[in-house]
Amino acid sequence: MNPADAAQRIDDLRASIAHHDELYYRQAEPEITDRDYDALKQELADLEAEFPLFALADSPTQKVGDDRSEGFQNYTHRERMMSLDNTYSDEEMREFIARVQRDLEREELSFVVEPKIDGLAVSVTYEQGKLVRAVTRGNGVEGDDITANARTIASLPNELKATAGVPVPDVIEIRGEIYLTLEEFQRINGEREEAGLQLYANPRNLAAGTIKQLDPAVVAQRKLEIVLYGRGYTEPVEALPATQEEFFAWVKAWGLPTVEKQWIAHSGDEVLAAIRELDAMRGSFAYATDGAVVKLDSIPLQRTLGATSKAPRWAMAYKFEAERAETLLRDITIQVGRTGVLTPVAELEPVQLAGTTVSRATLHNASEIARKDIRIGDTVAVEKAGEIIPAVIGVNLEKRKPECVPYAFPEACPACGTAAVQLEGEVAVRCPNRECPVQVRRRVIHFASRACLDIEGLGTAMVDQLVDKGWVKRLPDLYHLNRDDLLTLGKSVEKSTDKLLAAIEASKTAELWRFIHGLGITHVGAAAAKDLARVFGGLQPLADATMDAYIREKESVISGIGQTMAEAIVGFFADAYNRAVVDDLIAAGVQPEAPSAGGGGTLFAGLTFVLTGTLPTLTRNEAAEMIEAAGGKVSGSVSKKTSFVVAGSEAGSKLAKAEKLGVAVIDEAKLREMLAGA
Ligand SMILES: NC(=O)c1ccc[n+]([C@@H]2O[C@H](COP(=O)([O-])OP(=O)(O)OC[C@H]3O[C@@H](n4cnc5c(N)ncnc54)[C@H](O)[C@@H]3O)[C@@H](O)[C@H]2O)c1
Ligand SMILES: [Zn+2]
Repeated sequence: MNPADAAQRIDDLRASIAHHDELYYRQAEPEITDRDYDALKQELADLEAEFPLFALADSPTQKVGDDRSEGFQNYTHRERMMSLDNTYSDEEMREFIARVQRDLEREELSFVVEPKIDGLAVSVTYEQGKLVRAVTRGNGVEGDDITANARTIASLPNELKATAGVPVPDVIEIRGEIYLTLEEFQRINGEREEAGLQLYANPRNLAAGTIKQLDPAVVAQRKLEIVLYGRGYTEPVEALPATQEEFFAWVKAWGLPTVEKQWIAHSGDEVLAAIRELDAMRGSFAYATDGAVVKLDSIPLQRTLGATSKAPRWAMAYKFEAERAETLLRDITIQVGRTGVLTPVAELEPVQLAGTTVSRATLHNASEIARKDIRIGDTVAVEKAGEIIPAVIGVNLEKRKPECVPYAFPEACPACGTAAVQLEGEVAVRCPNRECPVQVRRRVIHFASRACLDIEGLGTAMVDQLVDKGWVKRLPDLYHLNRDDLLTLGKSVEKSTDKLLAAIEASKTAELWRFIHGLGITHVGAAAAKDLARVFGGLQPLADATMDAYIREKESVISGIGQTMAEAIVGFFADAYNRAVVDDLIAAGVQPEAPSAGGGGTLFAGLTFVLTGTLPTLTRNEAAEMIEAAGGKVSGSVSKKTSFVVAGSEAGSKLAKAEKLGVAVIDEAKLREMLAGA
């Protein structure tokens, strides 16, 4: 390549990498696979090496990708957070081992091999053993302060445990990854699919999108997890062990969640053998892994080697290829969801991928198909990373047959023939017919499921029959089933029919949260349903509540319910059809059992509290629950009627307002004292 072409290509590569960085780090919605992204970076690094004249200090090859986003305070790490150099090849891994041996002029060195967690990098600071701050990697120098959100992570302890032989340093930055389990990922994506929202491609992107939510209440509804494995600034520095292996034991002793296993290796061969072993077992880990990290074990020797502007010289990531295969796209079928969303599914010529046979893959929505120009009869590339749902990532155009025509998304619902609609601002296309049999079936199955009303005998097969016969068109119909009708159903015997009717009857007095969950309101899972039951105490008050009951001056009034969810709830009941369903359920004799008011406490009866800032040990949710359990109210905004403002660190305008209005301001310790009845 001549220098002029190289300069042009380097420019193009830098622009394209910047574009993908923005999508990946800030929006958590990458357009290309990691493999393709890494290839762009490799090409740029190679060109910069060949044409050093065009190498720049601020080239993406020299910097840590920046994840900082709007709405968060920046916080400067006491010690920089680095990225890792990476490779996909055995040969380069051997070269790395050899280079470290050469640079240190020693052959007998120990390396540790660890899982590379595919989450979101975070630094958690403990001072005097107490959790004080959580910050994203940002640009490596400063990141977003996500302390309030990190406090919703149940597995992240507020305090480090001190044990014999493992001192707790005065100050330590501990590095790790925030992630979502596959199960939680599927649950949330399922809800998004029902709501017609864009799906997240993998748990990493969803975890990244979640931690950057400005509303900790929304974060708390998704069960984020954390795993910690590295160290940053430590004081006093003597309070650290001499090896990475020992540090791993310390992290465990402090009571922090860490990686399942570490391997010790002494040569390139041993390192590669450990990587193979890790690859074979990583499917059983709770988090997704995208490779292995190989680190020099000795911490003093790590210091000797130091770091480049971007990554330590003593570590190297080995990335696993996501498994990919080509196969024929035989057909595109359309699935109808509970809320009528029409989801296209790829029907594939079965193909072996990551140890399983894949014959179906999600195509997400009509615009995804159009963007990738996927046509029936095409040869498509299917990718499956770990346990993740297989996805069609592109078309092999060289194999496109001339008779393949662009895919036309159906204009009518395949289940009932109603013309499909696309609501403004939504990617999804829906069947608007409330009595569409597939939607009804799904709604009733959800309502009767274990997680909702738990009606025994109302499984999929029974629901199918009830819907097919036309006996159940809406949820209230369940409470008007006719015994004689039921007895006409082929296999049904008297005994099971009576049992089913009794189970349906008994469900009328189930706990309130089960009904709320069973209605299938977008975003409202079991946890949120419990919050709503506690606050509203009945179906009618819940249906009547306005936005004001949830949000005042942009702040959530109810712990656990944020702006998005509140809008979904109010929107649901504003719909005449849904409203009639609720009215008819009540008319049919549904009388849910309300939770005892305010958790039974009276200590705080008549008192209103406002929470602001970060409390030292409690999350805002926990504090709100304790206040409500004692009979108090928690409000989102300060007024003259506020009894107390509970302020933590970095309390902002609410504290100022409290001081202006002369409202009493207390801290967490005082709140606990009051709760203890002192
Ligand atoms: N698809 C896209 O558009 C796109 C865009 C940007 C970045 N990316 C992906 O992100 C990668 C670059 O991101 P990166 O700089 O975060 O690097 P990286 O993810 O390749 O590796 C560095 C990170 O690994 C993490 N890590 C996980 N387990 C670890 C362990 N046991 N020990 C030490 N660190 C561990 C750390 O957070 C560290 O910051 C690229 O390789 C690419 O795959 C993709
Ligand atoms: Zn339909």
